[in-house]
Amino acid sequence: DTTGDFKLSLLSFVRKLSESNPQIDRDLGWTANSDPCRDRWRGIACNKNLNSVKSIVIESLQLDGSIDGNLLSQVCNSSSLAVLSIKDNALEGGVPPEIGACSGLTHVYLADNRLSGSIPSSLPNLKNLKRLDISNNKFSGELPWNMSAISGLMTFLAGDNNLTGRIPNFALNGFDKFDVSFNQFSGPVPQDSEKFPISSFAGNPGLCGKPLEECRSPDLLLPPPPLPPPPTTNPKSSKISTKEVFMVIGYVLFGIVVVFLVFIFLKKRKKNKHSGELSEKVSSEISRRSAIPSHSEYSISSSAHSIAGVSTSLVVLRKDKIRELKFEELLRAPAELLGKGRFGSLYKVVIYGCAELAVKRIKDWTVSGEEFQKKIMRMDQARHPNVLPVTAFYCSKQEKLVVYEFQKNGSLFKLLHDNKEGRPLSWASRLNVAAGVSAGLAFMQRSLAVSSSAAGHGNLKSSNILFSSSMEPLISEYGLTALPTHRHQPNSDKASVAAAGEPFSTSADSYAFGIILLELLTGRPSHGFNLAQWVHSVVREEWTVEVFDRSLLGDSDIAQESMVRLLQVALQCMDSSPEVRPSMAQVAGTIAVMKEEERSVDGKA
Ligand SMILES: Nc1ncnc2c1ncn2[C@@H]1O[C@H](COP(=O)(O)OP(=O)(O)OP(=O)(O)O)[C@@H](O)[C@H]1O
Repeated sequence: DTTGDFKLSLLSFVRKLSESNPQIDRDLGWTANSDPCRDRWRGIACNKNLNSVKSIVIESLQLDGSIDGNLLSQVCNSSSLAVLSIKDNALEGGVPPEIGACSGLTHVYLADNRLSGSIPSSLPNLKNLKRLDISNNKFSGELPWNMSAISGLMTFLAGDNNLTGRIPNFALNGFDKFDVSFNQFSGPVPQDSEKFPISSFAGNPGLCGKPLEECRSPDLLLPPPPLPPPPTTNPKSSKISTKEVFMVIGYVLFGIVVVFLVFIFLKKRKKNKHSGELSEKVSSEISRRSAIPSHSEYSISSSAHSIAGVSTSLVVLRKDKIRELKFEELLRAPAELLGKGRFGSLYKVVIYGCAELAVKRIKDWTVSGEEFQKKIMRMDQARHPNVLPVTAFYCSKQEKLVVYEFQKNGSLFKLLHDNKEGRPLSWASRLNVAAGVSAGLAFMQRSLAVSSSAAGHGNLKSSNILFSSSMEPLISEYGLTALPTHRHQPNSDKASVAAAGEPFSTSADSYAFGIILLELLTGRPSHGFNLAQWVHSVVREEWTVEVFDRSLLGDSDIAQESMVRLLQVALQCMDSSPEVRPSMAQVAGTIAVMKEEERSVDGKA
């Protein structure tokens, strides 16, 4: 039924999903006087007879409302809804228990939202469910234990949440996709888990069993060990019966056979180890200890990559920082989620109880493993004191991780815009940041231009400028997003994206650097506030001094002169024609001279 009440329920359902845009229904072309099926409402698919809605797919629309349980059950009751996809929005709140009434659902995609609370216990009522993706949300609590009773389930993706407790005993041999990584699950993984890569379970320090390490704690072993006969005070039972004697003999003989078989197996394996190829070594190594050997043993480009689709190495580029670190150790170390950006999630990971790392888990990168490795290696060859080097990286078909050293002093964004206790940055420090960042960018662009057409940073912004222990600026994540295959634009500020031009070009870096200069000069964030437009309008009115951060205005006349000069540089960097923008080499030269002049004036003073 696509008429009357159903239509109203559908319209109200989508309006509830979109809190800040009450006109979402109209934007989608959903109107009360048209028909969802015959008039082909955007995101709606119907059955052949065009009298019942089969699927609702409203993805990536920045919907920021919530899922209304009543409306959802009304929609389900008068349709044959099989597919519900509302992924990649900004939805909040929980999954309502009423979802259990939508018994026709086969595909449910809720990933990449801000949904929270626990998964309702009614979810296992969806007996027809085949694919469920709830990853990258804020779900917490335990999964309903009887989720494993959904017999046709083939995909369960729940990575990047805060789910706890044991993983239900899913029959994984029937699954083609399974991921519970980066939650707080504990206890043994379900049977047949080894068919999935370690990365499907990573980031859950309490999980054990293949493909992770064996479960050590006796209460985690499955099945439980047989109980000894209960102690009894009956004197008769202290006598051993003939039946019991036979049982003991049976156990002993069984034990001898097992030991003999293990001996034969080990001998055979030893022989293979000497004569086998690298691939055999790796696969036996994987199955033997489920551990991930280091780069020196097996590199990504070796056959290790093709075995069971798992790359077996964490490539450590800076051995002075984390010698001999294994991928498995990294996965098992305590991790704290620092942020979820457009290009992936960032975790702070503590290894060996002391070394702090920042691990970027790259989202949705379609680049091949080889290309990824080449790119990182190329970056690594161009080292500059103002560019944070990659400490290590890991790459498999399913997972791409880039590891940096964690910088305790935080980012430029934090220092400028979220600096609650500290003093505001002085003009000299701001000029030092401008000089360091421009020098680092100029160097990287020059070094990479030889081998790549995309030599720019690709995602330059104040949260990607970090401070070293000596408060020197460090450009982070250089080139991580700068690949021609990447689908997204690098900057989240749409106005800037449009203005900056070709995303991974060096002229886009010039534009982004201009924004950073404006942040340094005005003390205002660019996010959610069109900084460039505001500065332009103030400068046009010749109130130039008005744009500067008030905390800088007490500085000397010389400092104020150099602020005005830096403002001019910023505006040139942001010229609407990319070809007119100065190169980073020119900008770095100008700022270095300014810094030198200030230093000599300070020296004289
Ligand atoms: N190596 C590091 N050490 C310390 N803090 C870091 C490090 N790398 C990033 N951060 C900080 O962690 C937070 C989250 O980083 P993340 O990269 O997820 O955010 P983002 O820059 O907004 O996203 P994206 O780079 O994907 O656009 C940011 O505040 C960033 O400044």
